[in-house]
Amino acid sequence: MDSLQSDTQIDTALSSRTTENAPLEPYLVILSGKHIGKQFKLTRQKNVFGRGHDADIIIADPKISRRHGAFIIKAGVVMVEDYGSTNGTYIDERRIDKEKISLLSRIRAGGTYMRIDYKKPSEAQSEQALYQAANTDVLTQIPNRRAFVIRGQEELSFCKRNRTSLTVIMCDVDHFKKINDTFGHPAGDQVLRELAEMLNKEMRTEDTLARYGGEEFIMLLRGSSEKQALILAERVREKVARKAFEYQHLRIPATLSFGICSRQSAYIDSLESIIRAADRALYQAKKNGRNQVAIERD
Ligand SMILES: Nc1nc2c(ncn2[C@@H]2O[C@H](COP(=O)(O)OP(=O)(O)OP(=O)(O)O)[C@@H](O)[C@H]2O)c(=O)[nH]1
Repeated sequence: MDSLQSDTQIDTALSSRTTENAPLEPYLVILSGKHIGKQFKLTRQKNVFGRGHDADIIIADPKISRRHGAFIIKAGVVMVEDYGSTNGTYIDERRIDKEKISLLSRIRAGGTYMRIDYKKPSEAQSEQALYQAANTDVLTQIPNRRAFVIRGQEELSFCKRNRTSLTVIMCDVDHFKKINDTFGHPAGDQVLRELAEMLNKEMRTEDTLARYGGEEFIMLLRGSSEKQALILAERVREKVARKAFEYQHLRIPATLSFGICSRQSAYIDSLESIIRAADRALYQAKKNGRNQVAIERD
């Protein structure tokens, strides 16, 4: 896209969305990773982004340098500049040094996708709240199934483009009905909250964890091998089996069963197919006695 086109797009967006006394402000919108849905107002002329604490916009992505680059605002136009980062900055998957950003462009640094939008601060706030509500599970505060599917499609595209592998791990609390029946529904809720927290700690920035159903969680690992996924699942399984969850002085034992499917890009037909395969493995883990990990290899 040439710069004339992108200027026109920005002008159109600005004029069509400006209302009386409410100037539109540029925002950086995070499209993937742990900060998905977050919006940063670009308040300065130069807004440094990176994973270091001294960056104006801190993005917890290990593949982003401490001071990775900056978003520069000049005469109402937003530009992105790379500060010689290790992994580079990309606009629509093209590595750049310093370039103007159009409204339709996707910016990538490390494993994090972003875009620029113009909006009123009140609009940004309510959008973020709406986004949170639509994509976050209320009980556990991790992404919900809807968010997982959207993110999963993006990950599948990344995997195909880079010819890497994609791994899905499904995990389900064993005999959860019994936990509810024995200790009460609020205690069951507490187990789910703590499990989400434990699983979340195991995730890298480029991985995705979601609550997939009632007592079922799903993980999507970018580029991990089957062996790495197995090590991860076994580690969590053991931790959970050793732990006593606590709720109002009750000590609640719980175990997890896991199903793993790890495939190279060429062998993945669709996101659904790899999820179904992981689900088959999970079924096998349940059938074999629970509190274990099974792998689907077909
Ligand atoms: N506390 C609580 N329970 C939930 C929630 N969502 C689903 N459940 C319960 O999870 C239980 C799932 O039970 P089942 O599908 O029979 O499975 P299970 O008892 O875990 O048995 P296996 O999966 O075969 O080991 C049901 O009793 C649901 O009511 C929730 O948000 N909170």
